[in-house]
Amino acid sequence: MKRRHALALGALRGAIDLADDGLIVLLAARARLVRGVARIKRCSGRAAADAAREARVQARAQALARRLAVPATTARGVLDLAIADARRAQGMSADLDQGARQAPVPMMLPMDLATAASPGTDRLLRVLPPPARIAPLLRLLPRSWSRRALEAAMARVLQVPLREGAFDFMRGRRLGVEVADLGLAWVIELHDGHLRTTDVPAEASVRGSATDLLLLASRLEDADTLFFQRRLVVTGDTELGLTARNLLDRLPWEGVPLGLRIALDRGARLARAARAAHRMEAR
Ligand SMILES: O=C(O)C(=O)C[C@]1(C(=O)O)C=C[C@@H](O)C=C1
Repeated sequence: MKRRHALALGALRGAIDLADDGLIVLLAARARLVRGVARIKRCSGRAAADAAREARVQARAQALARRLAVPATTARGVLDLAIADARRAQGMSADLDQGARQAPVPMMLPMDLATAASPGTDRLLRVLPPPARIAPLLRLLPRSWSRRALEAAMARVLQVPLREGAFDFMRGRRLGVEVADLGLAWVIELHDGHLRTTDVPAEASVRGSATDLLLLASRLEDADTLFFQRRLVVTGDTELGLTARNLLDRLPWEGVPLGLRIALDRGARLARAARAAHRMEAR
């Protein structure tokens, strides 16, 4: 085999290993969530089996599989195995057709998880993989996806300040943004009134963790506090870095569309609660 082919094969197989790790991590997370559901059902005197819920789980998986061109039988087979595990863990037969029909258990929404604070909730939050564990999976995605997602997010969130010229100081300058724990970094420049990513090296960079950047974007933490506690760090050209930092503090939050503000707020609260749960576990 040519050296070039051997290298490509090794790299692709390494990436497949990571995808397989992702599958197993997600199965472990699912099993832990099922243990939480089982406890709630036990405490509230509900039957363990829920055929209607199983049918909904399979229907959702089929819809997603269709969108992602995963064969329907593969998606069904994987979910059959996961549900069989969940049933066994709750003392039911793994045979999927033996569950008694009953009313479904109300689902816990992420926002409930983020605001509730019981020890049970903590356990549920800990099953959310920490950013450092998601980072290897993110690295598998084409870089153009994250660039496009960031450009679209900036255009939407910063629509008003961009229109009002708050970013004019960026004209001809390049600012880096690094999400340290996700291993993501972009360089941004102002182009025709829009913020765009570029491959040219940054003159100054703002670095923080995914959770802290989300807390900043959602206004649950202010830039001053984050910089003071060194949870956000500016490197490179001091003047550009400080201007960016001051701008972060003054951004007109009211200009962000309400729906997006709510989504950011919920996401940030969930990320903060999950981080706190992980830290408790690490102690
Ligand atoms: O949602 C529940 O109640 C579960 O116990 C989880 C689960 C599943 O694996 O999705 C497993 C068994 C039930 O019959 C329904 C669904």
